[in-house]
Amino acid sequence: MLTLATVNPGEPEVFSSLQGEGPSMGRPSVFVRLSRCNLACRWCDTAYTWRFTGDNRPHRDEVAFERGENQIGLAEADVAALILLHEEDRLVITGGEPLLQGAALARMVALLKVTRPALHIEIETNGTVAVHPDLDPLVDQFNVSPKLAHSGNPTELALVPERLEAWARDPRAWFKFVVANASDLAEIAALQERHGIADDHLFVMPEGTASSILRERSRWLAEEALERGWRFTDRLHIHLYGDTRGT
Ligand SMILES: Nc1nc2[nH]cc(C(=O)O)c2c(=O)[nH]1
Ligand code: SF4
Ligand SMILES: [Mg+2]
Repeated sequence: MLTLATVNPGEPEVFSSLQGEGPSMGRPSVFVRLSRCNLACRWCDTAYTWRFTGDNRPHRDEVAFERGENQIGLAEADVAALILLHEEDRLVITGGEPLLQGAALARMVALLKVTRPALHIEIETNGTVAVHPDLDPLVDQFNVSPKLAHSGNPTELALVPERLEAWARDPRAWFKFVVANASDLAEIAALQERHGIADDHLFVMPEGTASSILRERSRWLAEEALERGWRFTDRLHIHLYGDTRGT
């Protein structure tokens, strides 16, 4: 069983779109969004995957979501079948934090590979959860997005040193840091130094769910990236579709 997010009540969030962020930005992909997260970022743009009624952890929108309307449990074979209705040769598994469901994900991806052995598997993760051993060999790419102090999470939950070191050594992993303020940059530089993250595998991305905010932050963030030898990624899907589910 996998717990997915929904686009509308009862409708699992499986969709085709251009990958909007990171090293694969612009690539046509099929996406599946899993529900649940082990963190609680103040600016999370998918709070409907975790901030259910009764969860009072701080969020800038202060919204709470009905679990029954925003989650759906499906058998691995049913999720695989939904994904196979889409023709893209790349799958992006996102959330929430998808690695919380590693064992079930491994079974689902194994089913996909029977029909489409060449399907490229990309996972978006907050970088705190070890990859289930059955899932690990099936994954081509990890987009790892460690959460900085401005996310509001306790550091000991958000930054797990042995996990960060493992990602830094894994050539399949690309770091993608969400940046809201110039003060975030020193924190990123310290993490890069401590864990040995290669410049080529380090992306900075503006925080924002509106085109205007992304543009404003991109102006200074792109300059900083250039100066520091880091990579920059925009959030293409926000410019194209706004902050909407299933895009
Ligand atoms: N088009 C598109 N690209 C994305 N890349 C990462 C996403 C995410 O929500 O994790 C995402 C998303 O939601 N949509
Ligand atoms: S780790 Fe990602 S899904 Fe989880 S709360 Fe933070 S931004 Fe949202
Ligand atoms: Mg997103």
